[in-house]
Amino acid sequence: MGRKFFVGGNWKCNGTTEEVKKIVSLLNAADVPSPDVVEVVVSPPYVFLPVVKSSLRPEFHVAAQNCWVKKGGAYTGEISAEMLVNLDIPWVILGHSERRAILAESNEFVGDKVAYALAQGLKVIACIGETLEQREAGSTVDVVAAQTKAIAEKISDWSNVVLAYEPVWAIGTGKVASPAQAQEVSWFSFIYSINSWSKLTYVFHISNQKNDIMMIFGAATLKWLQTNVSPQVAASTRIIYGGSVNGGNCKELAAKPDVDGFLVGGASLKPEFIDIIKSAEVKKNA
Ligand SMILES: O=C(CO)COP(=O)(O)O
Repeated sequence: MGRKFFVGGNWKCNGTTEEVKKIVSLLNAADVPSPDVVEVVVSPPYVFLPVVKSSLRPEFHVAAQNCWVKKGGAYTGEISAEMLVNLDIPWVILGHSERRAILAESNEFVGDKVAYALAQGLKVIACIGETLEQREAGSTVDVVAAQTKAIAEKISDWSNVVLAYEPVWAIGTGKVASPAQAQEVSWFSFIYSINSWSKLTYVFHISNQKNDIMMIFGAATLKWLQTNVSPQVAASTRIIYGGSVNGGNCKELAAKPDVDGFLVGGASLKPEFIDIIKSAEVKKNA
């Protein structure tokens, strides 16, 4: 089964009604590849979900940025998966590294959320990724493996999951990490030593300098899903990348054979998001 290119726009905690309308108009007017080529999902803050859903072109979908871990009730400030289903919101982002790092969401909690949301019929963009501190402490390997395992242990059906690898240090920073940095060694040892993943895993080092994208592209076929779920699931689960993706670097990133798409933050609020959606063409023509 093919892995359709996926472009998600995570608007995070940004926007006014006027700004949201502007972005929607921009998206609606854009000349982009057909839904056969690219799946586009934008994720406004909760309060804007209904207006975006009702005004966005029908082939683009919406995602919530989070939802509660179980059935709603006395959980002040939370939004339940059932509410999203009730509003016909098809997707939810769970386990974003900002929530893990800033709001202390544990691996287990995220795993439970993913399982609960899927059980209610939502599709999930499940995020994994290490903080700069974790990376600098040399624990990237353990952190990302544990995050993935915590999800894998709670679900058996991956057909409605997109896995987003988003290192916190690459988010919104354009932070340069040179190939000479020791962390790469961690990544390669991770890639070749952990056998609990199902498919290609990669890491990007992105510079904010023009034409200076450094990509470390390590890959291994990891066995966990194959052994514990099925080879079909292993082959069909999309792994997308997030962290400083923009109009300038998207084509080069999209051209990599195992990049199944992007989760875009800052640039998803700007006209360059259209260019990022269009980068799916690179895959089609590959
Ligand atoms: O966190 C992200 C998407 O979820 C990435 O953010 P930036 O694209 O702003 O780096």
